[in-house]
Amino acid sequence: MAPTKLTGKHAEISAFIDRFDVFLFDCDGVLWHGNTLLHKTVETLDMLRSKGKQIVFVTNNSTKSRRAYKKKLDGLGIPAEVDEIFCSAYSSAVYIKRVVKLPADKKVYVIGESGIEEELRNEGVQYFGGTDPEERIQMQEEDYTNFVPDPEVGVVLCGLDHYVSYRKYAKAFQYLQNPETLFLATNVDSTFPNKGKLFPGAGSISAPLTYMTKRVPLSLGKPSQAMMDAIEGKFQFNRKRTCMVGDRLNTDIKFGVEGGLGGTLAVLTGVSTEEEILSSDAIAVPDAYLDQLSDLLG
Ligand SMILES: O=C(O)[C@H](O)[C@H](O)COP(=O)(O)O
Repeated sequence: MAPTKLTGKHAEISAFIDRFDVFLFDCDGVLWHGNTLLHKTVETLDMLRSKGKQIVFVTNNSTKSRRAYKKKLDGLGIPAEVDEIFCSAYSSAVYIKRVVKLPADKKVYVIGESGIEEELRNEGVQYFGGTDPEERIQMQEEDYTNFVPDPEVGVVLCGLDHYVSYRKYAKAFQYLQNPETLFLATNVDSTFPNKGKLFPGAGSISAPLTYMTKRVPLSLGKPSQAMMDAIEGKFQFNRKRTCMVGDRLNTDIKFGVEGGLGGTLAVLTGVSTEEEILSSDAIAVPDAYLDQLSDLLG
């Protein structure tokens, strides 16, 4: 069925909101662009909370831990508890610790930033790479000569990394030659919306590894249902009374549709366009869409 555009009529918006008790909110492209809040984000979230709705922040952005997200949300005037935040760095760390059960003598090689490192530390998982400045230095002759694959590497985990380097790729490539080394990605978004433009996303960081190793990472961010199950495990919500709000069809909306949620709501302030949402071959179709989140204020 074609999605309905909610245009701000009070009765229509109220009826939509009343269908749900829980709203899962994507962040980049829905609530903010970088560090800039989108129009009336705080007022819209306050309105939902005043109606007794539960809000959970579900982001694929792995550069921050849940604690760092809380700080960001607080700084932007959005009160939130750490437990109300699900980021792909957290879901990856939990997966490695509790699903893979990575043995204590094995470690994770990280292509990514401090969010991943902090969540791995919280789960007691050993790691290296990540934000280590040595990882950004150009490869020298001796690095090629002396490279010895580390048998303790059990996982290569790749997320958004603004400092990705040839050295990191070279090391990950060598570790992934071992078929027993797991290849995981926090998420595989091809692009990242910021300031009304698109930039390379985490999936564009892991793509060269797929090209060079012919291996495809298991992604632990949206639309992976491992993330949905983890959120449900924590909040015990009724999926039919839950709505996923997001800007991207192939992550957020697909996540909600495949998770069997009662509803999905797309906004046009991020990656997917109205044309893509209405296209007959849309990868996932939301129930409704809005020009911007604050249209929920009616
Ligand atoms: O490439 C990425 O990591 C993502 O584009 C980005 O961080 C998405 O974050 P979200 O829209 O899920 O908040």
